[in-house]
Amino acid sequence: MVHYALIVAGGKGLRMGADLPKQFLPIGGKPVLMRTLEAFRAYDSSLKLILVLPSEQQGFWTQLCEEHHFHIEHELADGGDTRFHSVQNGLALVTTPGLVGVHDGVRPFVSSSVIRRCYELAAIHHAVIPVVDVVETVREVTTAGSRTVDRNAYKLVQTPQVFDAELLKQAYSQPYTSLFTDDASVVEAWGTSVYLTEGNRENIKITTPFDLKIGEALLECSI
Ligand SMILES: Nc1ccn([C@@H]2O[C@H](COP(=O)(O)OP(=O)(O)OP(=O)(O)O)[C@@H](O)[C@H]2O)c(=O)n1
Ligand SMILES: C[C@](O)(CO)[C@H](O)COP(=O)(O)O
Repeated sequence: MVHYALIVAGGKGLRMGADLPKQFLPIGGKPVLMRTLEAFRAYDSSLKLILVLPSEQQGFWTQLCEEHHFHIEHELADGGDTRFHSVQNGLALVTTPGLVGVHDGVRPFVSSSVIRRCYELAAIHHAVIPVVDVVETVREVTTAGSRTVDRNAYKLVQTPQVFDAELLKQAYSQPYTSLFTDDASVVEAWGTSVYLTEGNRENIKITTPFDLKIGEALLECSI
């Protein structure tokens, strides 16, 4: 069975507010996106890697790969207006039955064991996502003010989100709605429930300048 990893990096990175798109920003001297692709290659050398990047950034990416002597084989697809549309574009390159893991290009600290578990469980459950516990108190903002809610009723969602390829392609044939914030929400709207497994806490989404600092610190800890 073919295993694909669809790495989406078609976003604008508005919350990072940097001149360079955040997937190209360095952590420990190496662009975030290279670290993410390396994490998947380290998990499985036979994985088919598809990278979704805005078409206007693809030339710069090729240049960066040359500068960094980065030779991990991957196919390129064009980014779309939303994450949903970027995933749709990447799925067009999924041509055989198998499993597809969709991963944010800006989550470079996903562990090999989480990737492995998601693919292994997806072979059984068809739709698997990694989650972590909420470790702080959570309040709901209401019209009257706010109130504490039961944190144990919630999980924080990560990627890779791994699915049977045919199921994911069918789910992504639905019309887009703004409620589709990840792949699980798309698959659920198609009528299939998702299986939760434990993620890794370091698997942060590099979203703001603060996350880059955390990323640098995580690298220092792992050296
Ligand atoms: N049109 C889009 C929007 C997002 N993504 C990807 O989806 C992942 C999660 O998105 P997020 O980190 O929130 O990225 P941005 O949309 O780029 O961030 P912002 O909302 O700050 O602009 C990222 O790897 C991002 O590149 C994508 O491939 N195509
Ligand atoms: C897919 C995701 O990373 C799961 O946590 C997340 O939903 C993407 O975040 P965004 O800010 O909505 O793009």
